[in-house]
Amino acid sequence: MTDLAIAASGLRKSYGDKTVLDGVDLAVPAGSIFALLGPNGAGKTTAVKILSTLIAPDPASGPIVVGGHDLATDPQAVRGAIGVTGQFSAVDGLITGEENMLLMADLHHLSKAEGRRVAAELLERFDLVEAAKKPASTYSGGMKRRLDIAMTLVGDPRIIFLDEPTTGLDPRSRHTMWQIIRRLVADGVTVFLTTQYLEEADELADRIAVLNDGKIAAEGTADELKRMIPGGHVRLRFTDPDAYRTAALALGEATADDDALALQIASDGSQRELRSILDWLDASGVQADELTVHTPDLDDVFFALTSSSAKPQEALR
Ligand SMILES: Nc1ncnc2c1ncn2[C@@H]1O[C@H](COP(=O)(O)OP(=O)(O)OP(=O)(O)O)[C@@H](O)[C@H]1O
Repeated sequence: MTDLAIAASGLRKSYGDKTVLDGVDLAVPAGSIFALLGPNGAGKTTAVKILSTLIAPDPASGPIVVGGHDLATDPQAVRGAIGVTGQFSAVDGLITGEENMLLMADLHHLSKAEGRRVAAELLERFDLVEAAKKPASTYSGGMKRRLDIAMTLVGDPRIIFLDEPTTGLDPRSRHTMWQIIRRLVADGVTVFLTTQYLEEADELADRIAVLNDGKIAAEGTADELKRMIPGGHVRLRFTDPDAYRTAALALGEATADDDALALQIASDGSQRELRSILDWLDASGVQADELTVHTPDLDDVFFALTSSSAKPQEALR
């Protein structure tokens, strides 16, 4: 059996009569990146808060084991094994980055010399040496997140919870954060990540669980999830309206988009299917100006699995 860093079954949490988590099972192998993906308000932060002992699950919840420790009977040991960063950042803006690090070292009862050594090493690793003597309130969003993770690492946790680590960051800072996360895992740390960004889960996670309406709607690798739903198609676009009409008439089963002069044909994108579409175009004597192949991506999975009927792209970017 694989060594699990986090194992929870039947995780439940309600606020009054609002059920936020309705029997969630989680199994996160040690040394992997696990992404809990879900729309706003799905309960991702609630799950992180429970797993990191910040709030208690409902009494009807099943057992939760984090870092080999039972969360109900030994929360102190769980706290010793984990680090948490995210929406409830520990960074104090009034003091410098270095002072934040030293404070963390004190909290972990490191000696003065050891604290200084660890702080200097982490500030260097997270590219914060130049900013170390400046108040953290002057840091950019990306620098604050880096400081937050650096502070978490002072305690050398084996499991790190990252609650929406890149929300609000620009693309460059987001990529830097992804590199940091990959490096953590390369060093043997387990990362439990929540995100609203499909691309982020696809990019980083070994396994992804999609949380919707308090339940896990699907779980697997990005590829497994993509295989679960249809959505692959070939799109033919025309500039000549006559060619478009001829093609639309002859290709009955295609979905027509009259405004864009485009036809969409369900397809798995295989060479065989592409060849038959090209053969058919040749035989009909029509010339498509553009042919694109769309294989299902996590967007398709997400929209197929979550209840929102429209594609709320704004909410996801
Ligand atoms: N202390 C609380 N009291 C009442 N309701 C709460 C409380 N904390 C969270 N909720 C509700 O629980 C639901 C899930 O919240 P949660 O913050 O876990 O979602 P999320 O998936 O992290 O969303 P987001 O991506 O917006 O951060 C929301 O509807 C929220 O309003």
